[in-house]
Amino acid sequence: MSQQQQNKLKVGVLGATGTVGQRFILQLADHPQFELAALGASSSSAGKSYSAAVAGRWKQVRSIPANVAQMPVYECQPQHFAQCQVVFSGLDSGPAGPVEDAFRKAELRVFSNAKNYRTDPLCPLVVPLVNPDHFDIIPHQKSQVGTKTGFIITNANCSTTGIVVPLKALEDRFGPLDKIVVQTMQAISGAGYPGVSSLDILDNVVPYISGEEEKIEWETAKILGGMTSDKTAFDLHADSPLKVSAHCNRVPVIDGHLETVSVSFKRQPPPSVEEVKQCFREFVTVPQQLGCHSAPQQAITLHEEADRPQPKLDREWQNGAGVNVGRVRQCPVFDIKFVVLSNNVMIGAATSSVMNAEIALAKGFLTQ
Ligand SMILES: NC(=O)C1=CN([C@@H]2O[C@H](COP(=O)(O)OP(=O)(O)OC[C@H]3O[C@@H](n4cnc5c(N)ncnc54)[C@H](OP(=O)(O)O)[C@@H]3O)[C@@H](O)[C@H]2O)C=CC1
Ligand SMILES: N[C@@H](CC(=O)OP(=O)(O)O)C(=O)O
Repeated sequence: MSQQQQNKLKVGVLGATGTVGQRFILQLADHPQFELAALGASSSSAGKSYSAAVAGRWKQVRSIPANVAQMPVYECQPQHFAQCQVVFSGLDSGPAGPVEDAFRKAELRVFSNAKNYRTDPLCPLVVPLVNPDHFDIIPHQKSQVGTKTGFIITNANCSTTGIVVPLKALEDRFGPLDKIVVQTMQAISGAGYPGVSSLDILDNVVPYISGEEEKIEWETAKILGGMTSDKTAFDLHADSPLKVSAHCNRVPVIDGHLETVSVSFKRQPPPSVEEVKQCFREFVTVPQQLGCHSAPQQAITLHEEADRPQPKLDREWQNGAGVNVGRVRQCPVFDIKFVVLSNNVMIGAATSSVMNAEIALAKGFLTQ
């Protein structure tokens, strides 16, 4: 075994067979800091090799990595992951709550995509391009749940993730926002596999996604808010409460959530369109500064063409690790409006978890 392999942290994936799980496999099969050591899924997949478990439902353009195809799939129980220091969870939200807690209690560090712990006052809800400073609650989480190394870090809903990146850039430069209205056009991969029936989505738009609007409206405040000075709680943007209104729609696109956003600022007069564009172009994030492997070169790619970004053309840019913003213009009702495109299965899911773990490693949270 090479020195580089010996130094890698051993990681596992829970929900390894699903839409998000497959993205984890592709990102972790050849990662410079993490070595894929164990895979878990439901009892219907457990006991099979990975390639047998995903037969007929591997939906990626790339083939199953050769070093993963014959790995065994286990039930999601900590004893099968004893050699791992970290697990990434792409679990369905049904089992995710108790399973992720069991892994935390077994002293594993859990990076979860599921919604279950996002509202937990001890768990950071971290979009890596926005609020990795929220990791600072981890020592308090461990002391409260009684673990030495085990903790849970969650990433956000995929639609929340797309909007908070430009909103963070705006708040950092121009001070607090006041009102935010967002309309989403969400890809079908957001609903997992097999997900939305073809008869429901082809030739159609479905103007409802259960629970989604409430998640965007609540998660935005936790992510853009700060922490108390003793690093034991999140302030949920309490000094300047955000008013967020979301309308969520499912559209017949495979990957990539497009969202139209209108914002107003506390500060009046508001910044000009040119100042906002400049702010987006210049936004630099923590994973970029730390040189994280999965970080995008450019956190926000600003498009000047009148008809961009578009899911089909822009979702794979930078391997889906940044967000694309376009059509920045004045809003006659609010102050500024623009369009955001984010890759829901990459920065909206697996890439966020992996980038969070890379930041946590760089900041020493995976070796304490
Ligand atoms: N898709 C997206 O864009 C995003 C998804 N998320 C969240 O990520 C998570 C995964 O989503 P997605 O990949 O789309 O979902 P899928 O339905 O595609 O995959 C679900 C995974 O969970 C496993 N699973 C289901 N039930 C159990 C169980 N009882 N015990 C153990 N494993 C189980 C499945 O295993 P098996 O194959 O064996 O059934 C599968 O690996 C969800 O919580 C979702 O809300 C978050 C952001 C974006
Ligand atoms: N609900 C999102 C995906 C998702 O799973 O969200 P969450 O992780 O918040 O449950 C979508 O349908 O596009």
